[in-house]
Formats: sequence, C-alpha cells, structure tokens
Amino acid sequence: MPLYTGHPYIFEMSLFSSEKFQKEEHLDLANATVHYIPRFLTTETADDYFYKLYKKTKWQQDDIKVYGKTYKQPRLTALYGEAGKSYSYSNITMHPAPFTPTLLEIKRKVEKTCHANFNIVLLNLYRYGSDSNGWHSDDEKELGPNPTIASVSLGEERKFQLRKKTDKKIRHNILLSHGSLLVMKGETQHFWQHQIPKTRKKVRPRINLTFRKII
Ligand SMILES: O=C(O)CCC(=O)C(=O)O
Ligand SMILES: [Fe+2]
Repeated sequence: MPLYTGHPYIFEMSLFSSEKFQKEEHLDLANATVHYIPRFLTTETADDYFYKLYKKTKWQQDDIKVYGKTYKQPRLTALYGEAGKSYSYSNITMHPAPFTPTLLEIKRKVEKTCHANFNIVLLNLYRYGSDSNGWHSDDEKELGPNPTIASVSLGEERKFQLRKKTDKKIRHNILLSHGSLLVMKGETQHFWQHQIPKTRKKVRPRINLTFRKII
C-alpha cells in the first residue's frame, strides 16, 4: 500500500474534508432505530485516526464461502477487543487482538455518545471503489437479540444503503462522511439489511470501525 502513508498536514489541509453540509439526523424508518452524526469527530482528529489506523492495523483478507464457493473478501478487515471474545460471520471466525490505545480512545468517545458499552471492534478497509460489503444484517447470535452497532467512518465518503427485508424496494441511502458516527439499535437488524456498494468512481481508501458487544 504505497499511497497514503504520509500525513497530509504538510498541506495544512485534510485530504478528506467534504464541501457538503450534512445535518445530524434520526432516520424515520419503520422497525429501525438509526441515528447519524456527521461531525462526530473534528476533521483533524479524523485525519489523525485515519493515518494511524491505516498504517498500524493488522489488516487481513479472508476467504468467504457463498453458496459453497470460495471468494476473497472484497475488503480488508481486522478484529480487536477483549480476550476470549471471538466473532464469527460468513464462515469466518476471527479472534481479537488486544485493543490499542488509539482504538480505546475512539471506543471511549463512542460509548459516551451512545450510552452503551462495547467489547470488540471490527475494522474494514475499503481500498478502492471495487471494495465493498454486500447486503447483510449484523444479526450474529453472539451479539444478542437487539444489538447496538456503532459505526465510525474515516477517509473517503462511501454510500451506505439500508433496505427492508420484507420489501427490498424500501431503501434509504446515507453518505457516510469522514469523522461521522452511525448508530443502529433496537430491532433494526431483524427488519433491515445494509451494504456498502461498489462504485466505479475513482475513490480513495475508507476505514470503517464497527463497535459491537459480544454477550
Ligand atoms: O463499512 C461500513 O460502513 C459497514 C460495515 C458493516 O456493515 C459491517 O462490518 O458489518
Ligand atoms: Fe454490518
């Protein structure tokens, strides 16, 4: 990964700052509780976390099995958290590395805002537009029946889509901006799926952190 290893402060500006104004919103969706906070982190703090996590994270690319066929996952991932909390999805079982000081700092900020506690964080690195995360719900048994999932976005803005399981035409899109926080809770995972679609646009990398609690 030769690009993005330097810090942008030599230009005294962020590579990822957005021109668009987004407001904090509580999405009005049936059977879902979703809240979006666009400027959860300042641009400077988000830049700093992006560069630290991009360089220091133990990124891995797993194989996933879909209908019996094996594919490379179209993004890199990493799991950090409390010892003994393993996490399984799409036939992958991940064992967490211990939280780093940077991840603990972000976790504390997220917990304060969400009034919830988390014991693992799954990181995703979308290296380019063809990296993606297909339709799914975060409904693994170990998260309990109504999990709170807190998702921090750093780097390139990517489209996050929600669709209703019973009527897949009912959809909602949000652009997840640099330094934003999206919180899904209550019965959201029972009734809705979400994804990060591929894009043909030439985009820079995006890091996503989803804080979860393994019960
Ligand atoms: O990258 C994102 O914003 C979503 C990640 C996600 O849905 C997941 O890891 O379960
Ligand atoms: Fe998810």
